[in-house]
Amino acid sequence: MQKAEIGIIGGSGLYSMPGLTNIREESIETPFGEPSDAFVLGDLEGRKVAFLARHGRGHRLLPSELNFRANIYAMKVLGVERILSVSAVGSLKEEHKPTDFVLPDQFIDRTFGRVGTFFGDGIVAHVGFGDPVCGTVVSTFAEACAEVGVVGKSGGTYVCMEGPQFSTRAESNLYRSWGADVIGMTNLQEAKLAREAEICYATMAMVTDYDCWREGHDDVTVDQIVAVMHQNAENAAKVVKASVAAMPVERTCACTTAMKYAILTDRKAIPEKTREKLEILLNKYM
Ligand SMILES: CSC[C@H]1O[C@H](OP(=O)(O)O)[C@H](O)[C@@H]1O
Ligand SMILES: Nc1ncnc2[nH]cnc12
Repeated sequence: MQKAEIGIIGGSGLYSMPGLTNIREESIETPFGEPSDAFVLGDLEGRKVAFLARHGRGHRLLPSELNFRANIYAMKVLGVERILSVSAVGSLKEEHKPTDFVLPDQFIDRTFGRVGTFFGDGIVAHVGFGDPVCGTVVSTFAEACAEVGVVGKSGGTYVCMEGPQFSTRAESNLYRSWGADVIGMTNLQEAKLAREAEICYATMAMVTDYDCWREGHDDVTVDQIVAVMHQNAENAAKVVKASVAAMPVERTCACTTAMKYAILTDRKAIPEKTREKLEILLNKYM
């Protein structure tokens, strides 16, 4: 039974979802280990949603410690078809000001050694990732920003860095020279895994700082990020709520069949254990 159709992953500063009714909690074990926290299930704007605090409630997990596979797998177990990710990001361009929302449509990977696939252990798959986020979710986010009356910019490149330290000035300037828009530490692996799980995914990136590249301006600090998040938390929750309300029920995007031609391995050669582990993701292609 589908327990939730829309998943919300709350990042730094968003550890619960205001406005949820009929709330209950569910802890989910996965073949990939434990998710960041228990899922908070409930109704929002008449839709069934599942909320997960990415770093755990109390912000206990470093970006490098996040079990992205368990988080996305558990969303699939709940029946989630679309994930709305909410994240704090640094701005790499003058025009993206603290409190603006950016809706990235591209990523650059600056992480090291993170696991960003469900595959391996006897099964090989290569999924398309040229358009790493779902266009329907991005446009729903953009319309929700307009409805709420906040700046919400569609498109842009999110640099996903390893952290936990913030960037050096040389790195920050390098990413600027690449034309990137925002920087964070968490969203790329989520987007990859959601694609492999055929779950639509997009990020509402809340600009909290100018990282460390801007001359005559203080370098980013955590208290600066937290202060902007507090200032913006109400708007973030409003945009998420309006997005949930407006999200189309049916899915017609390419995310729904992303894995159709992705699996290379001869089905007969897939080890039984691996097949069992991935059944929920792949049963329609087995
Ligand atoms: C709070 S400072 C850096 C921290 O904030 C962002 O987290 P999230 O994406 O979960 O909002 C960034 O990626 C870092 O993990
Ligand atoms: N400047 C920054 N760098 C990396 N992650 C961030 N999250 C918020 N601001 C950030």
